[in-house]
Amino acid sequence: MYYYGTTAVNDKGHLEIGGVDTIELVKEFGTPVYVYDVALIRQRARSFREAFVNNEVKAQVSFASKAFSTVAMVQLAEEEGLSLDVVSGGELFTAAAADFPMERVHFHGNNKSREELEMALEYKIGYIVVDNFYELDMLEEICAEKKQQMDVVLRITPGIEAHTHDYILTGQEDSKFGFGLQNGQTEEALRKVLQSSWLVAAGIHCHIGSQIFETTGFIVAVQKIFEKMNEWKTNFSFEPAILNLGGGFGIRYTSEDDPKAAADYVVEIIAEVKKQAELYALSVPEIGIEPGRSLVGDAGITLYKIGSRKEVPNVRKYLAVDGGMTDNIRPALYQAKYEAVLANKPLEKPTEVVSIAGKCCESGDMLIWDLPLPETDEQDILAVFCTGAYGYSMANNYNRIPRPPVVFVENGKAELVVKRETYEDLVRLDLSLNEKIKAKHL
Ligand SMILES: Cc1ncc(COP(=O)(O)O)c(C=O)c1O
Ligand SMILES: N[C@@H](CCCC[NH3+])C(=O)O
Repeated sequence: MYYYGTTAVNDKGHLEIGGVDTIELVKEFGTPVYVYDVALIRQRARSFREAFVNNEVKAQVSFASKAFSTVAMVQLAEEEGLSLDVVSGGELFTAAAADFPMERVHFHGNNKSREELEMALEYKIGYIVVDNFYELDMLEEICAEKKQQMDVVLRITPGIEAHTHDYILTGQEDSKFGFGLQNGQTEEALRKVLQSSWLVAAGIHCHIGSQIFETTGFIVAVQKIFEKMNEWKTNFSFEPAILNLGGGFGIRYTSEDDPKAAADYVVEIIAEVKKQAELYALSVPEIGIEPGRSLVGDAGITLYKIGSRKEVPNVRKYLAVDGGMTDNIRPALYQAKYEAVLANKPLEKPTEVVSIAGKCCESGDMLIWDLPLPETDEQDILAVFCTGAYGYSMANNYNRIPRPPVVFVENGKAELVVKRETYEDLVRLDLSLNEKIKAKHL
């Protein structure tokens, strides 16, 4: 078993996290339940921020809230001095609901609506990461209507496609996001912003992918951007004050993954930015990064109750849990792999290999293939590690399954931060509700 953050085995032989016995958590909050190791999130946030402080560069470390957007997490990000990346009106509203300082909010998205842009202006957020010409024109129009200026960062695609465990230089920019850096779109967008009375050209943004282990992709992106920055200085007398390099730093899901320490990626990126700035005699911009997964991914575990068992003789043993693709769609969507143990006996020797199935009416609803486990019975609780990023945030109600609650644990204390969804919550928006049910349950 790999010990993430504060996970440990206590004197009862149970898995504990944040100093709290996971079996006690199950008694109190039921299953499935997402549990977050707050100390580990804080540690990650601090190490990212320290990397910039130690290297004496101005920076903003933004939590990419898409990885886990809840009021409690946004408040934790604020406590740790992070900025916030949002990609929808819903995430922006969550930031507002958490009282997050709006000047540290950055708004992303490839199809922001007029209403969402108006909301961003109303909240006076830090900057909008403009993704395309449609948005640029609409934002210009709205700012003119409201007679309000807005800082704009242009999202560019540098011509690098990064993949899990790998990166490839494509040279072409086939992505739904951003302005092409190589095909003249970025210059055209930049010209528009520089001519605008309402939009203020604050910087450049690029995000090369997610769950990346190599720094090479980031380094090449920095080099390509600086090459262009040099041209922009000559052609437009423009030097971006902000260079946001997005997120994407990989984490360990299973023993197959071997990431660097989160902050080590940053140290290499900073070094390259400084090197390029010197090479072209440009100023070192404020560097932005937007870690999502690497801030919260390995801080989360999901606890499930073991249920039915099915054996296909000489083929496979299926063990079903009381959740699945509704609370963790990543295995079904990306063939993502996870490790897990029995929370009530994590150190017991495995005696069989089982495949963990979810409870949805879908053959693809599998959480883990071929997991070595000890003999299980009904009382057993399965703890799946590393579910902190894109688990809760991608949870859904397929088969009308309510979403699990979220519990934060720290220093021996557990706090329920998101309630379990109920059946009533699920039908509340249905307008043709049976009056009897309404009277009885809602
Ligand atoms: C623009 C942008 N920033 C940040 C992130 C966060 O990525 P990750 O969770 O891989 O750090 C993403 C998602 O990949 C993104 O699209
Ligand atoms: N949701 C994805 C990552 C998407 C990143 C967002 N740009 C995941 O679970 O890995």
